[in-house]
Amino acid sequence: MKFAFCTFCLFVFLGLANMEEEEFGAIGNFQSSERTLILYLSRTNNTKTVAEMIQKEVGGDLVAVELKNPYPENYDAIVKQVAEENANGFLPTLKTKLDMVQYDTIFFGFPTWGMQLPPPMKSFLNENDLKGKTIIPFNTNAGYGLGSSLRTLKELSPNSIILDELSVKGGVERDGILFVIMGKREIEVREAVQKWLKRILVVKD
Ligand SMILES: Cc1cc2nc3c(=O)[nH]c(=O)nc-3n(C[C@H](O)[C@H](O)[C@H](O)COP(=O)(O)O)c2cc1C
Repeated sequence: MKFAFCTFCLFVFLGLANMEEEEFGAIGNFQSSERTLILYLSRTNNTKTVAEMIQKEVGGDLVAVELKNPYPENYDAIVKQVAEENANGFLPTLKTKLDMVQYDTIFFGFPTWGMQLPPPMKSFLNENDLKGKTIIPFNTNAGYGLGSSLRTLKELSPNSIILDELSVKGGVERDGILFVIMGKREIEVREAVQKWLKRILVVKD
């Protein structure tokens, strides 16, 4: 009798464990992957914070995009420089060099700059062949959205699989509001990140 009861318990336990694995299977696969890169550009740490939240959920390597010649600290000066670069199609040289052969999933994080994909992220796509890889965009902005950045990402990565993006409101540097993803906002953004990851990684099309 004692034996029969324990065997029953074991079956119940195994059944529950299996259900849990099925529910979170896809995220589980990502967690164990060493082939995931979380790449981000961030000036005032909002996009960086979202990148760190993603890494906490899925693992992978966290890498900041850095320039050989950094942008000016002054807001008006960077806005002017970025506007000129966008107008001329200038691609700044990156200090960040990666061997992309080791990755097959790239979380691709950037702030909206001048309603476009920031020039350093265009440089990255220009320098690296992401053919056959999965790109997962994420973004922070001052409340005006992504502008043309996703269209540009698609144009510059024609042979990649691009999943649905996450875009959240970050700082408004123009008004002196820099880092905001803390306290209550940090909780809100973390929930948005978790919900988005479940949607894009668990649900198969
Ligand atoms: C040069 C520059 C241009 C920007 N242009 C826009 C814009 O066009 N639309 C927008 O919503 N936010 C714009 N922003 C605000 C940033 O997207 C926003 O503050 C973002 O959260 C910053 O991310 P970070 O903290 O990771 O640098 C701009 C910021 C900078 C520095």
